Amino acid sequence: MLAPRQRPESPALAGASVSARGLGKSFGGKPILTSVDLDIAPGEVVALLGSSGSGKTTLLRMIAGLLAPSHGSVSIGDDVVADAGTGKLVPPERRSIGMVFQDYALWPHMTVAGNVSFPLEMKGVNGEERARRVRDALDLVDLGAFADRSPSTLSGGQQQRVALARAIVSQPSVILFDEPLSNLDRELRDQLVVDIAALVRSLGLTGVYVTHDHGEAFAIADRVAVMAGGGIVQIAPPEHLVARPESAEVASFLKLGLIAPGHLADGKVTFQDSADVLATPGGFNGHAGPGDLFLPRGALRIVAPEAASLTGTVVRSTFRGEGYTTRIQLSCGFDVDLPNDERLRDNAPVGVDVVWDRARWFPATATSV
Ligand SMILES: Nc1ncnc2c1ncn2[C@@H]1O[C@H](COP(=O)(O)OP(=O)(O)OP(=O)(O)O)[C@@H](O)[C@H]1O
Repeated sequence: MLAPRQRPESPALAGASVSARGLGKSFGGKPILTSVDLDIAPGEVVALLGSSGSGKTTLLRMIAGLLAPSHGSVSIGDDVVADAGTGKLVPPERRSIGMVFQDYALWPHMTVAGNVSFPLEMKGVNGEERARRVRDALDLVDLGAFADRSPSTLSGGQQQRVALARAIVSQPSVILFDEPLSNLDRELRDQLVVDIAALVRSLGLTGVYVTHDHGEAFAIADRVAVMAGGGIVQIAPPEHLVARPESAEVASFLKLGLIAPGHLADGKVTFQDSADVLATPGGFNGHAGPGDLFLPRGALRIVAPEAASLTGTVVRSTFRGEGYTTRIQLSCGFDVDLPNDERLRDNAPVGVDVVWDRARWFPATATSV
């Protein structure tokens, strides 16, 4: 457990704003990121969430100064730290950032304290001051008693906490995380992400947190930026993102419910490969044409087939400790996983009731994830 119980005695620990303007990156002429605009407020934590290859790490590395942008600029506080137009590129060590990587990147030949001390040595901080700040940083991650140990004698979670202490010891304004918990098991991740969030907030740091795990992103971030197709497709607080995804792709990436491509006309949805016609009570305000029907999981309930908007058969019911998750193959051609209280027989006919005022229709123009 981390212990954000005391702040190191320094006035410097306060977050700075981070912004990107028209930021792009190409590798070998192939655009990976195209024109990203992003504004992060001082002390705000933003998670970059997206599937593998969506450019999360590339964006983070441009904020860090480990990569030069092909287009656009990055600012930290009032300083432009990278500008493709002018060729300006401030190196990472002059950006007031701390970084935590997936693989911890600790030096095995140094003690825990030696690892945490290293950035201060590079900055020429004197011995006494350095020792005090290393102690403070290790106390903050609850590893004060491990200062003289070798990193190789620590667990993965402890090693990542050493990396976290090393990232904050220089009293940065911004802390950058690149999938820091990916090598840890689920239970430890769930705990550590909460602890990291508490520590980053208690220090007032601005944070950028790369992950492909939406649970982790939701736990740590004030806002989550969903990345796809070379940019940010939606950025919003986690609760808002779940309640109001702006495209079928975001809803699908976040696994928010049933997303069924179809065609809407006169308030009725038809589906490819199915004779089903689904009448929608509100008609989605007269929209017509191809698109995606989005039915959030919370708007769907398993009922008797006779009483239902949708019908289907049970693929399987799986016990999940607090109840069952039942996969249903709908007659309109799509599968959906829904919670229920009892094990349902494989192949049993079921109905699915829809709370229509929570249903959405996304016309087929949205960006692809
Ligand atoms: N130095 C490089 N040279 C060439 N291509 C690169 C380089 N770095 C990244 N890429 C490519 O850019 C794309 C985006 O990579 P990036 O690491 O930013 O994605 P990501 O969203 O962080 O993915 P992951 O979750 O797998 O780490 C990928 O297709 C990757 O192969």
